Amino acid sequence: MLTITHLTKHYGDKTAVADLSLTVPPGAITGFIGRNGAGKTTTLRSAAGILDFDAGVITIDGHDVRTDPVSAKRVTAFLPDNPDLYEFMSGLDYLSFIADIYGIPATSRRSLIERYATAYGIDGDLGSSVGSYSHGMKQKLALVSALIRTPRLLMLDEPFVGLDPVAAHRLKGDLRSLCDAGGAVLFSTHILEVAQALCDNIAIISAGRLVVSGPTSSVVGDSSLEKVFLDLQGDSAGAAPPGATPQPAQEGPQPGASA
Ligand SMILES: Nc1ncnc2c1ncn2[C@@H]1O[C@H](COP(=O)(O)OP(=O)(O)OP(=O)(O)O)[C@@H](O)[C@H]1O
Repeated sequence: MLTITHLTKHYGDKTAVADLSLTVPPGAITGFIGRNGAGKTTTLRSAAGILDFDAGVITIDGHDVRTDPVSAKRVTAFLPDNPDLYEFMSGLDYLSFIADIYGIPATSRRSLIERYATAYGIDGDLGSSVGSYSHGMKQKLALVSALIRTPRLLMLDEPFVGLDPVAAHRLKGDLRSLCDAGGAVLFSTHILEVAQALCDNIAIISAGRLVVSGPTSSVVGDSSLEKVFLDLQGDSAGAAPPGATPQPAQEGPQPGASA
C-alpha cells in the first residue's frame, strides 16, 4: 500500500532521514518506533505529501506522491500529532468541509459523521466552534475527519497521546477494522506496550535510519518490544532480532543530527 524507497530528507545541513526504505502492506497495522528526533514525523509528513524530500520515491497504492499527488492524497488520510484545524468553524462545519473536499457523497456523510462523532464522544459538541474545544476534543475531531473518509492508507503521528481511555480503545478497534477491510495503517508511538499488542508489523528508526522492520512476533520474539528497543539503542546499526529484517548498514546522519 505504502512503499518508501531510499527516502532522504535534510533540514539545512541536518539529515533527518537517511536512505530509508519501508513497505506498509495492506491488511496490516504497522507501528513506527523511534526516540525523539529519530525521524518519524519527517517520514510520515513526506509520505503524506506535505513535506518535500531530497531523495527517494514514495508511492501509495501505486501513486507517486510527487508526480501524482492528487491520486495519492485521495486514498490517504494523515493525522498529525498536533492537528491544525479551522478554529472559527463549528465541528460540524469542519467535518462537512472535509467531506466536500474529499467528495464524500451526501447520502453517506451524515451517517458517517454521526457514527464516528458518537463513537468518540463529540457528537454533542459539533455545534460549537472548534476554538472552544479542548486539546483532546480537537484531536478527536481530526480523527473523525480522517475516519469518515475511509482511507486506503491511514497514517497517524502519536495518535494515542491525549486521547481518553475510551477513545483510545475505540481507536484501536477502528484501526483494526480499517485493515480488515483491506486498508493499511502506519502510526508512530512511544507507547511500546500498545505497539506490541496492536501492531502486526514493527519498524524501528534510529537517527534517521531504519534499523529493524518485520512482523511483530519476529521482532519481539520471546522478549518484549521495550527490551528489543532499548537493546537497539545500544547498538543502533544492530543485530536484528531473529526473524526480523535487519536493515543494511547505511551512512549515519550528518553532524548536527539529533536523535
Ligand atoms: N523544521 C525543521 N527544521 C530543522 N530541523 C528539523 C525540522 N523538523 C525536524 N527537524 C529535525 O529532524 C530530525 C527528525 O525530526 P522528527 O520530527 O522527524 O523526529 P521524530 O522522530 O518525529 O521525533 P519526536 O518523537 O520527538 O516527535 C530531528 O533532528 C529534528 O530536530
